[in-house]
Amino acid sequence: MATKKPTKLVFVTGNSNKLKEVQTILGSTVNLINHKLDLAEIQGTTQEISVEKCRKASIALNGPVITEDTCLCFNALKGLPGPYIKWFLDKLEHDGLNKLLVGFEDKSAYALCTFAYSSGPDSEPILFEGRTDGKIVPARGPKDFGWDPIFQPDEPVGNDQTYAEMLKSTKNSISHRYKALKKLKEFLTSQNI
Ligand SMILES: O=c1[nH]c(=O)c2ncn([C@@H]3O[C@H](COP(=O)(O)OP(=O)(O)OP(=O)(O)O)[C@@H](O)[C@H]3O)c2[nH]1
Ligand SMILES: [Mg+2]
Repeated sequence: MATKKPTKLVFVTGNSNKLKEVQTILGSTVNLINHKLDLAEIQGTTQEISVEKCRKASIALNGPVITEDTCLCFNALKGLPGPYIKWFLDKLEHDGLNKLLVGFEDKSAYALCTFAYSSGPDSEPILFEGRTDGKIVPARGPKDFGWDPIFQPDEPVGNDQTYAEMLKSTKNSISHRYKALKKLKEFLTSQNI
């Protein structure tokens, strides 16, 4: 019996840490090809930003693509910084992000990952979301990926480590990105892509 060839997927992202995690989570079932493009992102809801990002990527490459958009949402701030976390992190750094919550008892937050798949420039992108709840804490652990040191997820049960302190394999088994990719994978399988 012939075995199915790995699905070829073009992932358009300028973020090498994202790429590494996606490669690890998807493993050998997918032949992931990175196209490094830092796409201009619109303002709006996560869904609007994700659809536009994917549409732009698909037009730029004139073919099927996936893109990903990540939010870090503070509940006390009604979901902000949300999709604007990149710019908040850049200017405020870990300490400043903690300070945003000084006046609030509620330090809860969630990481939200949205993958978008488009089969071509004329197709409407389809979204796949994954969410992991947790809280914002003073930075702990290696500082090699974004806000990982200040986000302590509620999973696995009883967890007391930040994303940065966890084994990569643990993060990749409970993360916002893992959950979104699980849905994307199910979709690709169901469509025979
Ligand atoms: O600690 C982290 N753990 C994560 O799991 C994670 N995923 C994303 N990020 C950061 O959050 C912002 C999202 O912005 P973003 O989705 O627009 O990404 P980006 O612009 O870097 O890449 P892309 O848009 O080209 O794909 C950027 O600052 C990313 O570095 C993370 N930080
Ligand atoms: Mg971006």
